[in-house]
Amino acid sequence: MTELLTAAQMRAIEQAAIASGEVTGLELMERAGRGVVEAIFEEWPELAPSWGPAPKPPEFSGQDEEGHRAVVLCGPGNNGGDGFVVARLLKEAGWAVEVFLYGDAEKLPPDAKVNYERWGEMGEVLPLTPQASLELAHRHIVIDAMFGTGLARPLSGLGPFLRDICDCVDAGGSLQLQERWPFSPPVVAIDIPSGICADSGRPIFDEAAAERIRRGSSPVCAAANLTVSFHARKLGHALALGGFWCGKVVCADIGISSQASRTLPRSELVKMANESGSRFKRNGHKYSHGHAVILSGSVGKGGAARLAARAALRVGAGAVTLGCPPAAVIENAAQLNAIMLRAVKGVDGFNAALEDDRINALCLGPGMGVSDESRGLIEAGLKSGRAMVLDADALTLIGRDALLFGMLHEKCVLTPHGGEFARLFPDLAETLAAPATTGPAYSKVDATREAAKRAGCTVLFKGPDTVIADPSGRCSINASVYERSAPWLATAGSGDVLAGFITGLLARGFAPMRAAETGAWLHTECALSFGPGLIAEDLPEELPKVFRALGI
Ligand SMILES: NC(=O)C1=CN([C@@H]2O[C@H](COP(=O)(O)OP(=O)(O)OC[C@H]3O[C@@H](n4cnc5c(N)ncnc54)[C@H](OP(=O)(O)O)[C@@H]3O)[C@@H](O)[C@H]2O)[C@@H](O)CC1
Ligand SMILES: [K+]
Repeated sequence: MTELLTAAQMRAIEQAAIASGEVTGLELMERAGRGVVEAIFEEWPELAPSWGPAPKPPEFSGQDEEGHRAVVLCGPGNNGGDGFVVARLLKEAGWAVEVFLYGDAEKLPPDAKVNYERWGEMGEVLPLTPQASLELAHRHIVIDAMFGTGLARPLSGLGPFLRDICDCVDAGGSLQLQERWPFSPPVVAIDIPSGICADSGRPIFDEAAAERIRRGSSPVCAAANLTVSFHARKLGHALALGGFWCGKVVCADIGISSQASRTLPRSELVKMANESGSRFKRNGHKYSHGHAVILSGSVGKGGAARLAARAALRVGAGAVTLGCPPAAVIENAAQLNAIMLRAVKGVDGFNAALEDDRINALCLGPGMGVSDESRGLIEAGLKSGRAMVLDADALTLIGRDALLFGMLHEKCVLTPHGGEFARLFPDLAETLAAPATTGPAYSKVDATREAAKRAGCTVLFKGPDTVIADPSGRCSINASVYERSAPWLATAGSGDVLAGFITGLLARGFAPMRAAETGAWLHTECALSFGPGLIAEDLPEELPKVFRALGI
């Protein structure tokens, strides 16, 4: 886990470093530019100076044919300033560099202006207007330094360039594949591809741009094969389709010290998981590791609850009981061994089961159905005050029923996917779905935080960019992107397993927010460990391997 920053947090860190005298803004820009160039040479070593002369484009005229060629597209802010630094450093490394500027050089902010002038001593700056000819097919690299964390509104007048950039990115960004000229060079975005909001991962566009998308013409933002950000990743690299637009993200160290760049690596997760002896199962009997109860649906509907129960047991709950309607006992008995089984006849039966005060965690919803009886069971569960995961059908019922919603308490964890979130919080979902016309845009983080505050409990809003928030505003993201991308996790029953992991961790004594964070992290980790071909049943079975790798 890595801490992700908003644009405002990054600006505050930068300002604090400058105010403390630690560094100047100009020095930071220099380090940022250097970081980009180093990242390019690391990603494509054949472009590094030590690799010797560049391949020559036979039909290319008007440029120094010996060197590598880059085009740098600079914008009107400090992102553009970084671009001028990159242009200078590449030129110093022997490259042929062409620089275009979108906007008025006179209005550049001070540090960007200094670097514009430094570049001006080495080469010219052409205006990035519709008449500009970028000749991308004759470059080795395209640098997108148009907009970064300061994007405030939709891009305009850049459509054809954005199309060319996206076409290059689609071509794969591998120099090895580019045996013949002309080719589609890799695109490197400075900080974030231009047009993407760094706080939300969403492209900023207006109705006119939306119409262009509908007509299938120019895109509304750039994309990249490699994105080089600074100090720490931003929310927009992980949320929404940020991972799709950014390609690969590397973070250049620009030498500012701040707590906000603190990371939460695996070792800390292990420490977290082992915080108390009882969680480590060093001692005690099964009930000292918690007892989780998971309610299943009626006959033929028990699969989801069984998956959740298996996951809760594997993640370490001492005991797991599956409670089902009497008619479903035979079906479940035929499937379960280590998981205990109890016939639960309606609300009274559930209340009777809850008299056992060793039961400390519940999971309601998977395969439960949306009957009145299910509603009663949820009400009984909430009244018991137990730590509790509410998933699937339970979320549908709570979304329909203000009374149930009002009974949610701080020991609850809601685990909605997009559709369930919209049923629970229709206004928040609508705001999130509306086109983002100004930056910073409303993000999944904003929506989940607001939802957790409103519900008074932890909310885990599922997706490839899972966001988890508690009512205090604490928030984290479990993004299955980049090196943690596991698209095969989108498989039937995977959500039930996640609910089970969280329930098991609640039973083991994890606080709701931490249970949700850890459950989500382990869920992705199991998927990564298993790999493609995964089905939901595989996830709990992969846990022992994941735990062993973590040293637990
Ligand atoms: N923070 C740090 O620690 C470090 C930051 N660094 C770098 O600085 C970058 C942030 O710089 P930044 O704040 O100047 O923002 P940036 O994205 O360049 O553009 C803002 C300009 O664009 C304008 N504008 C906005 N939208 C527009 C549109 N659609 N169409 C047209 N204009 C538009 C906006 O104008 P305004 O809204 O004021 O009218 C303003 O003039 C960051 O991403 C990183 O690369 C590094 O050097 C290392 C340390
Ligand atoms: K950019």
